[in-house]
Amino acid sequence: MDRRTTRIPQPPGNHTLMPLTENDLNTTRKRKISPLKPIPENKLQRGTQRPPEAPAQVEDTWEAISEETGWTLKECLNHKLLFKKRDADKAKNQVMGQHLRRLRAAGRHLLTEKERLELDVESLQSCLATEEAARAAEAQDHVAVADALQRSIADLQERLSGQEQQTAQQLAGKEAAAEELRLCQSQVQAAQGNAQRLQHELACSKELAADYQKQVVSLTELHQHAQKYNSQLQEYNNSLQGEVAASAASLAKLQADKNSWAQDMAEMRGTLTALEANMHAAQTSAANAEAARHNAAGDAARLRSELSCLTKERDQLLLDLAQLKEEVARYKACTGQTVEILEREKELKAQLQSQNQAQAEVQAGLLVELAVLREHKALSERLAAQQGGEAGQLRSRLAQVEALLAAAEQQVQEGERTRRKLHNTILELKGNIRVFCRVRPLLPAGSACAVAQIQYPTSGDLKGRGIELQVATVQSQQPQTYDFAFDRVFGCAAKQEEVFEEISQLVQSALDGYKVCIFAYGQTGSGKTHTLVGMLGSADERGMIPRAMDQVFVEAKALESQGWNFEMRASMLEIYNEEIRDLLGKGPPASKKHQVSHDDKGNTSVAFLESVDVRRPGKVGELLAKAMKQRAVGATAANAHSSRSHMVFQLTIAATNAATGQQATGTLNLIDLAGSERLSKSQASGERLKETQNINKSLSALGDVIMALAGKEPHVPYRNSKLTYLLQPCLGGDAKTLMFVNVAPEAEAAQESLCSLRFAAKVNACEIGTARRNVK
Ligand SMILES: Nc1ncnc2c1ncn2[C@@H]1O[C@H](COP(=O)(O)OP(=O)(O)OP(=O)(O)O)[C@@H](O)[C@H]1O
Repeated sequence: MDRRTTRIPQPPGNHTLMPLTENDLNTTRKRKISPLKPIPENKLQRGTQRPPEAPAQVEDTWEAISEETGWTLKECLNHKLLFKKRDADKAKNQVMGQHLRRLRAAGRHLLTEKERLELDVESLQSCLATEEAARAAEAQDHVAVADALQRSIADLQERLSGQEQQTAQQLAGKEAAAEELRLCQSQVQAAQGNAQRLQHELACSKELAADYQKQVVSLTELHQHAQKYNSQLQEYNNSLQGEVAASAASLAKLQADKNSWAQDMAEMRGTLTALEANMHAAQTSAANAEAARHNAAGDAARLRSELSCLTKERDQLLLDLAQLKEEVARYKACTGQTVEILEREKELKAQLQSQNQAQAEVQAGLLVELAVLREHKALSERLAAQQGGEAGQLRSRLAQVEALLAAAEQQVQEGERTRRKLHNTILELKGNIRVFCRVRPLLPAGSACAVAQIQYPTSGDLKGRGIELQVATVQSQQPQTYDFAFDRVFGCAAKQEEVFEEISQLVQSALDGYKVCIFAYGQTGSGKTHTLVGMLGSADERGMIPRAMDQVFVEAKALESQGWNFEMRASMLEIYNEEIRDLLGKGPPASKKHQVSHDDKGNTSVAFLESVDVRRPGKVGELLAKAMKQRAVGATAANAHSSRSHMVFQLTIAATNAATGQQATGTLNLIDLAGSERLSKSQASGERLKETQNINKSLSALGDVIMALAGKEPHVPYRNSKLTYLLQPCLGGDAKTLMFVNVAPEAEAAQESLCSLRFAAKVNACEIGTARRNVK
């Protein structure tokens, strides 16, 4: 309850009692009065002696007394009655009576005041009690509210900590992703190194394997020849051995025949000898018998019979002999024939033996040869087996290497995919228009012209990203410093290679099916053409366009192994005085009307624009050289060969994967803008003036488009210039866009550099949406 609204109960009575205020009391202090001395006891006693009872009268109110005397209560109470000796008692009594009246009034007033105050105190106490109760209730409410608040705070804290955790997790995730990216990159590098090493090893192994294969083939051929020769020899040997065996068998048979015949002859000779002996014995006995006949008469018959018997026997024997003779003759004839045969056989045998011997010699030679060949064959076989084993080992190693290579390639592909994903995420997180600043060196190097004070932060977050430019002002002697930060700042010592490394990821995106737009902005002579085109003949000084083309070729070649096939066409045009000219056309650049049109899929076409197949490396160099010859250049105050037009190099990459059926169409636009320059500074006149005006008009139209995009305005004035209309799909959020802001280091160019850097800072703050990949 509000204390100020507490009603204080009024004391009873017909008048309103006002509480004594500090003001009342202070009135006393303000007045100059002498301090009241206390009234001595004896005087008071004397003074309090009641005068005779006066008739009842209306008692004075303190207000009346106060009005009458002008005293405050305190003054009244402290009032000292002063009497002179000569004052009469009556007068004294009167004065005292008056004062008593006043004191009574004051006492009553004080009593009422006291009562009122007591009442006040009571009412205040009751108020206090109610208020306390209300307070307690309020406090309880507050406690409840506080509890609720505590709970919601706890809840919020919990959510906060949850969000903090989430943020921490996201940060950790981001860091992990960055770490993973780094890891992936190092893995990719390692895997690429590995893959290269393995490819080298594979190539060596393949060569070795091919050599071994050749050796194996030649040895196998040799082996086959040897086997064939061997089998032929064996066949010949077999036939010879067969012949030898047949000859030996026939010889053995002849020998056996001869032996049996010799045996038969010996037996016959024995029988003949026995028969001859018998015959001789018979003849002897016949002679003996004849003698006996002569000698013995009696025995003549017996002897005769014996004789006839013997004659018979002799006849028989003679018959037998004749037969035997016949047989011997026959045998003789036969034996003679056999001998002849035998002789012949012997001769034959001798021949055969000599032949056999010769054959045996040949055979021995052949056997030696065979043994040698066998040894050779065994050696070859061992070698072949060894080589076969080695070839097997090589084959398995080859298979391992191929598997490793495949795994490495897969890893590389996966790493590549992760890298692309992370890269795209990073680009998307960064916003789509990124800005790189490049400061060119002094020209010619080391020349004596004054150098603008350009500093680059060497530590902290802005290292590699910050640039500080000091510009002299007319008003003060102290130059003014302007700080800028971009996605990357390249000092005057930066090489083309270093610059290209930073944009190579973007070039890769064109192969992945994105529209990529890289343009160079800056004052005349600040190094735009040098950055994008460079010196075509020099390997080190080649600009972003030839380097981008090299990368596209290399990557496309690498992707061919994954089934991708690329079609690449390039066109080059310039916008000169708001007119499009074909820099690769057959006729003069301004011979045709080139109308720009966009279809609803964001594809741009320029009528009658020559587009050239650039799948042959080196073709782009020729095209660039041709285009640079055709391009409109002229001498300006800042550059003897100033480009007076915007040059657009466009590469369209149509990728198809026969294996997966995927299709992607990417575009890489590299734009060398004409130099920005203030008219007052360019000192241009005539045709140069018109060029400068057109250049400035289109550059300011580009600025307007970027500002409208940055401000997310409903209308973006693309149609205000040919340049912005041509680049509409690239600027309008579909593409990944990068701007180089080129800066000249000379002190006299500081003001122009400041303008360029300011423009670039606005562009850097511009988010144009998420790039879209054109993939089917
Ligand atoms: N980084 C660099 N290193 C060495 N020389 C450079 C560098 N940048 C520019 N130059 C030289 O500076 C001169 C002017 O450069 P360039 O023609 O590229 O400027 P520009 O911005 O294209 O000029 P304009 O807009 O007038 O065409 C050239 O001679 C070029 O070789």
